Amino acid sequence: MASLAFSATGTNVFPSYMTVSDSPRHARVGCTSAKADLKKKGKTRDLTITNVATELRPLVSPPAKEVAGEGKLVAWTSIQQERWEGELVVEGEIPQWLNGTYLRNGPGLWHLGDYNFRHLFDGYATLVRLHFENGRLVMGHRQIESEAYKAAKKSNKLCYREFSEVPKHDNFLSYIGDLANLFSGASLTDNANTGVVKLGDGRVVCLTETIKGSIVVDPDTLDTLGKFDYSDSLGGLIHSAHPIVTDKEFFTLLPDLVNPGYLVVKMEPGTNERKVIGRVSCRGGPSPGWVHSFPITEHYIIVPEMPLRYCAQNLLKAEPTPLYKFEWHPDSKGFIHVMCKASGNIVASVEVPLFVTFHFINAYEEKDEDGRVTAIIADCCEHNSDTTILDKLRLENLRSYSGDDVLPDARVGRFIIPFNGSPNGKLVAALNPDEHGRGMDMCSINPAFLGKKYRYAYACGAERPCNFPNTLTKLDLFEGKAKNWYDEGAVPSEPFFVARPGATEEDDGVVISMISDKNGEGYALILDGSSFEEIARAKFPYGLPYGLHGCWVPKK
Ligand SMILES: CC(=O)/C=C/C=C(C)/C=C/C1=C(C)CCCC1(C)C
Ligand SMILES: CC(/C=C/C=O)=C\C=C\C=O
Ligand SMILES: [Fe+2]
Repeated sequence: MASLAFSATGTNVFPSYMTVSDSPRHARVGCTSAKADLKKKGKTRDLTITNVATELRPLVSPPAKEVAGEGKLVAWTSIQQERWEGELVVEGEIPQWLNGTYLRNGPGLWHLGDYNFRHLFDGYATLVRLHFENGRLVMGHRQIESEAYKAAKKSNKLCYREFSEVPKHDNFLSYIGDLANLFSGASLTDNANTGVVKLGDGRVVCLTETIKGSIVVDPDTLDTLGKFDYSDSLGGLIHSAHPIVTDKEFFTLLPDLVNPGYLVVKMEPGTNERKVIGRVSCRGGPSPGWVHSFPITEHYIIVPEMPLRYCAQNLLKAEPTPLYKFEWHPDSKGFIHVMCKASGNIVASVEVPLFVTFHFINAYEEKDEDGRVTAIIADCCEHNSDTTILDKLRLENLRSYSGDDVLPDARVGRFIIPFNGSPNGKLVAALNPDEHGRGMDMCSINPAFLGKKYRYAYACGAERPCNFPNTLTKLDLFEGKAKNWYDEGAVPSEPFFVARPGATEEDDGVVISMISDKNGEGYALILDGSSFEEIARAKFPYGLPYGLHGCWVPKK
């Protein structure tokens, strides 16, 4: 199957095909037949074919109903083909200063032959690239060649344990073997489908929650370069899907399921060696809380202990439980621990109200007039301590939207962690959740404000009724106001903020998102970070599946 990018006649200022496809990786597709193809679909009227499709290796053929089709939202359907690259026609104007690449990772292939995966988080990783240069935009996407993906493609069956999927066993012996492999980590997936980060030394790594699922990619070609091997002997099988990464720092948390707690580690740019800063022992039981992400401040690492905890029994089960590998333990309570980056000492550890979050937004230190830290403020996308959001992210639920308002409420949960020895912290809403339709997830901030007092965050909110966050929202946390962008029936991905070089205002920059629209199509959207108005969009050759998290790789 071939596919094309196209441009509206009259607005296209680019050559008739793009040199991005000149390498042997790309095979040109005859324009005549491709044009004829489009003509059949009634699309050639005002379109000029400008780009070429890449060489296509066949995907495991999906059942018709789950393949991205025309005419309806394709956010929850598998990617149409393994890879594509081409220049897009831009409507509006991309700022000339925006030079670099936005990479977005996410689970984009949710079936093997006739077998459909259950959960959004199970899909094989699809990496999408938006390369901006002098107002022009080249898009590419490609599957990450993890061992899990390659094995599934080769044998047409699931070979590794994914978020909710477990390989089927032919007999009892192979079941026992799989359990042994679970403890060694051999049967865990390396499907790096959650996020992508640029390390301080320039390497680009795709990540998931299994440590073995750390995969180095080339941001220009999207080639899978190989496994990121941690050279230390810390061991462990899982880590936070979202390390904190800056040009100088890399921090992450390694949950300890045997002796419930978290190792807090850092890794210097240019090395593969994680070094222990300190350890947090859990205050509740029976195991550590799920830690998908965590925040830092200038001097501290904030370790959340969520009452939604890893569950060893559920890990062993072949069939998914309502909360997958986790269990809700309200009796075990929720805690926030604060560790000093420099010494590894725990400087505060407070009980907080029950909470459920995937994503922390940011954190900062509150100081008195003498500059002494009096409290830590830590903000997250908080699901009103309701775990049902995990079930809402099952593909069956995402695909069967009936028009009812079924997305559970969420808010910007603000933890206030006092430094006065008090045993309790507070959890409040940082702004009235009605400002963003009581939907809240997939956040970003201006990275220059990481760990510092900040005013703005960008996230997905809700225009109800809906079954998934369907707006882009700019949150003003000083004023308690939100400004929302909405395209009826569309699903936008994470709004990602890129600051204008030399900017002095926090919101001086652009916000990039990728939209799956109600007609089965998709486009890249660029909003002004300050006004939150659209400044440009560029249509994709076909709609892309929903994606999770991205990073910015500035032009060298
Ligand atoms: C996509 C996303 O946000 C989360 C992905 C999480 C994954 C793949 C978790 C995998 C796991 C296993 C395969 C077994 C061990 C527990 C756990 C880390 C949940
Ligand atoms: C997409 C999502 C939650 C949406 C809820 O409103 C969570 C994604 C988590 C992993 O990155
Ligand atoms: Fe995430």
